[in-house]
Amino acid sequence: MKTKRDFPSLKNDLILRAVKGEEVERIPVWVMRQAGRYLPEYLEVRKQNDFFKICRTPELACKVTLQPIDRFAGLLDASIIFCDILVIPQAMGLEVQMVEGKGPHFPHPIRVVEDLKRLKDTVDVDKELSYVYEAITLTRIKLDGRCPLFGFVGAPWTLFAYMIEGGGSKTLSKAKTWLYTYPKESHRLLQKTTDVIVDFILGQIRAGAQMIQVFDSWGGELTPKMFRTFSVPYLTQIASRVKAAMVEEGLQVPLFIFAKGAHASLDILSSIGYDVVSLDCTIDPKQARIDTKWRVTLQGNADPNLLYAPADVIKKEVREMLNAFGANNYIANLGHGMMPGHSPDALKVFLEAIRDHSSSMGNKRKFEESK
Ligand SMILES: Cc1c2[nH]c(c1CCC(=O)O)Cc1[nH]c(c(CCC(=O)O)c1C)Cc1[nH]c(c(CCC(=O)O)c1C)Cc1[nH]c(c(C)c1CCC(=O)O)C2
Repeated sequence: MKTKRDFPSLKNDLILRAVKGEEVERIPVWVMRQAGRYLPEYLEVRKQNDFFKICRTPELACKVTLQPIDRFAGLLDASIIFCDILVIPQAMGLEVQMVEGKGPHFPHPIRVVEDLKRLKDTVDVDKELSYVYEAITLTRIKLDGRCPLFGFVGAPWTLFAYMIEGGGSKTLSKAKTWLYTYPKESHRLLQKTTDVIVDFILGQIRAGAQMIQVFDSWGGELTPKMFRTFSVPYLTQIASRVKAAMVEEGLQVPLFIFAKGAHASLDILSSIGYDVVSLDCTIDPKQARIDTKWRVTLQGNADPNLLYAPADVIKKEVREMLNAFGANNYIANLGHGMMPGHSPDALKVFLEAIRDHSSSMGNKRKFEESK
């Protein structure tokens, strides 16, 4: 195990304070996929490099991670390490390519039970994914305390679905067929993936990640019962194992869960050990507060398509979103990632609107009491 390092001290800890429910002078904000194809400076790097080459080269991953932090100086309250959720299936032995205009593609996905044998028996996570740790450590140094750094992972169910579908899918029929037909083998694969995820999260934390987000991007594709059977137990296990290890090592890093579309399970998601529940844009903020009972900090949830609207509409929607969530226990974000067609200027309008409106909101405790 690596020893704890001395990194530059944090000059902006708004998001960490919001997670703890402390009062903040303004609402913190970051956006998913804040480094990506909507940024001309990212496309420039991407022209010369394959997607996974950027992930695997710490200097390039660090450079791209810092692009939005430099461009939107003072407006973003968190950075997120440039990587992908699919580095875990790669570490487990599956090939993954990023196909231009199509997204991720597994040339040899898991199709039949026999295919499970193609996965490695044991995965040396710290060796296979050391490039992510190096990128995190380098980025912590280069950030120079401007804002905290997220590490992240894909959730077991979402990674399971990718490994079986072999890429994106509208129906997830293949992955769901597995759950119905081979529940025992499905649980075995979910457990194996969970073990890798736990090691990978801890490795990222030891390397310098100050927050961790777990992406269950396909959580909402399951029936609530199947989500409780095939996702929640593993998400719970991840939080409890990571937290137990952190206690042992004297580390304290908040855990965020983003289970896109899993509205029916917000109550559960707010009671399985995560500090923050991240919301997509199809849930009403006040309903989310009711469902999660102020047990967690909420993050989200503007429609990414709002960034295609005129500036005055963006500002109005931001004001309404912030008022609905309230100033406390809240981190502003989009309900999903930045899209390639977005303009960086529209994101700037969104970020400035959050800064301006939240600075004028005052530190009212919880929105019900502020009325
Ligand atoms: C499902 C998922 C993936 N990857 C990720 C998720 C969970 C979040 C979500 O639900 O969107 C997570 C992810 N992927 C990427 C990040 C980087 C950090 C960030 O800035 O947020 C993060 C956090 C970079 C990326 N990951 C990807 C890109 C674009 C690839 C490119 O440069 O060609 C980036 C910047 C590719 C990717 N990677 C994945 C898909 C489906 C795609 C294609 C997306 C598309 O075409 O819009 C898998």
